[in-house]
Amino acid sequence: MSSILITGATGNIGVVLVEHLKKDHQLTLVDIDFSKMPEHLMDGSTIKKADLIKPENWSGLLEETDYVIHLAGDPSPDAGFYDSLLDMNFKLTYNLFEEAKKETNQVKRIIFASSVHAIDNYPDNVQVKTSDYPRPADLYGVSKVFMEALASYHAYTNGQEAIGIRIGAFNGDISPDISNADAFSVYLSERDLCHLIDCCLEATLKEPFLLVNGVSNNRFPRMDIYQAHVDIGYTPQDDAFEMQGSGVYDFKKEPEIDMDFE
Ligand SMILES: NC(=O)C1=CN([C@@H]2O[C@H](COP(=O)(O)OP(=O)(O)OC[C@H]3O[C@@H](n4cnc5c(N)ncnc54)[C@H](O)[C@@H]3O)[C@@H](O)[C@H]2O)C=CC1
Ligand SMILES: O=C(O)[C@H]1OC(=O)[C@H](O)[C@@H](O)[C@@H]1O
Repeated sequence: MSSILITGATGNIGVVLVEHLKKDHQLTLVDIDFSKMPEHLMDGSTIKKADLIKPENWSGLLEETDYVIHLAGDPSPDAGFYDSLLDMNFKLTYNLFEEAKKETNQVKRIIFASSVHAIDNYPDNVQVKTSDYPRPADLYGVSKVFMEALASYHAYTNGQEAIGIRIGAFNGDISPDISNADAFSVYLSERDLCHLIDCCLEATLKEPFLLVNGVSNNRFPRMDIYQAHVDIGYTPQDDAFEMQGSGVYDFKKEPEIDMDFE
């Protein structure tokens, strides 16, 4: 049983991970707002209501934490810089890594939510690998690239292990949004998300910082998932297309597929 602290624990992704992890781990749930958090998801966990933008609220927070799953922030692709991102995505994440620096013998690994928005300025028919240069299409994506750079800096400077997950689109239910083709390519199902987090918690890393792509085994995966399979054993089960009854398709058998699906 590990001690896991989840920031943004009451959000869309947070509640799913709390449900998944609570039986096997000691959880500390941190969020600025617990008003909508179901009671049964809080039972047995340590609850900390805190505004994580304020550096003082981090003091001692990681003292007994083995793993951090960092989700708190602004998830809106159209978020503005001064009115939101600077505080919620830049400063808040900076605070996390500064506090972890005080606890490097304690915090084994930080797993944080990056996003497909870090690379969304690649043409739609290109499948992007984590080794490709970042190419954000909005300032939200820029904030995710900042998080990745910050994690890499702390990994190679202070020895703080971290994994960034470029999450596609997590909708929290089994029906991907079929209103546009993009949604099929970036879809991440609930069970694949939970499996991916398990992989991130259990993997032995060759390097102190790793970036992985977080999409399901979709017919046209916008981001490569083979590398995550090699690096941490990620083996997603779901395909947004199949889930819509579009037929069985295993992209791994036809890697040269024409991805011009717009
Ligand atoms: N949902 C998705 O499809 C995707 C999400 N992500 C990233 O995953 C993470 C979680 O996303 P969601 O769960 O969808 O977002 P969400 O908005 O549902 O959850 C974020 C949580 O952070 C909390 N929070 C905000 N400001 C805070 C503060 N100052 N102090 C403490 N807590 C604060 C909010 O109360 C909320 O519960 C975000 O970093 C987002 O950028 C990345 C790609 C796709
Ligand atoms: O691109 C997408 O669909 C998703 O990407 C994200 O990073 C956002 O946090 C989420 O709100 C979007 O739905």
